[in-house]
Amino acid sequence: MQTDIKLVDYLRNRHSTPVAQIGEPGPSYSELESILAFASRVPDHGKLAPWRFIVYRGDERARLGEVFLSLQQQSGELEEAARDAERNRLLRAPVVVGVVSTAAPHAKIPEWEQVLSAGAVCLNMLMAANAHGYVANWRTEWIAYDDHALAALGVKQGERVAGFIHIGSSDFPVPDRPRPDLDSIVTYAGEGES
Ligand SMILES: Cc1cc2nc3c(=O)[nH]c(=O)nc-3n(C[C@H](O)[C@H](O)[C@H](O)COP(=O)(O)O)c2cc1C
Repeated sequence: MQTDIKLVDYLRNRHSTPVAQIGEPGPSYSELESILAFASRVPDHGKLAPWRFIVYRGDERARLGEVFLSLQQQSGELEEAARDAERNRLLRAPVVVGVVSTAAPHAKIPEWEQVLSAGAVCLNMLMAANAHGYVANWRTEWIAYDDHALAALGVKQGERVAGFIHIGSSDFPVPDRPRPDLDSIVTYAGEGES
């Protein structure tokens, strides 16, 4: 992905790449460390850093796919395509980063604001991946909501998955999707020049 884009042009056109279009190569270890560092520079009321990252890479992605498959087959044998979908769930990108919200009750900082900060991390990670020349996609899927899958993924009780950020490479020309019309989402309160 091109990285010498003016910020204003990048933001005007920013978009994700469908997971099906993401392939090798993924970021190197040092690039990934940089992406994670950039991603963690988000607004965070109280400086609690109420999120953490779990990086899924290499064979661990295939091992987890077998876990997802066995969990899904507990309620009946799946068709071959569905079996493949479970096995490949984390294999669709070279690297998948779980953004885990560790939001918890706090004397001063509302839990809701801690959760919002985790969402900011996810978007920032998409952009940080782009800044390093990689494409990315933010997914959750059933594994973000199943207690057994979460345990296998290393998510502790009381934590929640804000997203699984899939990072890799692609030349696919992503067609833009409909974007909300500003008139339908903006209310101006009061008069003013801006
Ligand atoms: C919290 C969250 C979870 C998502 N989970 C999924 C998912 O499980 N499956 C899916 O097809 N898209 C999911 N999406 C949508 C994809 O990220 C989609 O690519 C994205 O909305 C594209 O928008 P963009 O091009 O503006 O980045 C999710 C989005 C968010 C914000």
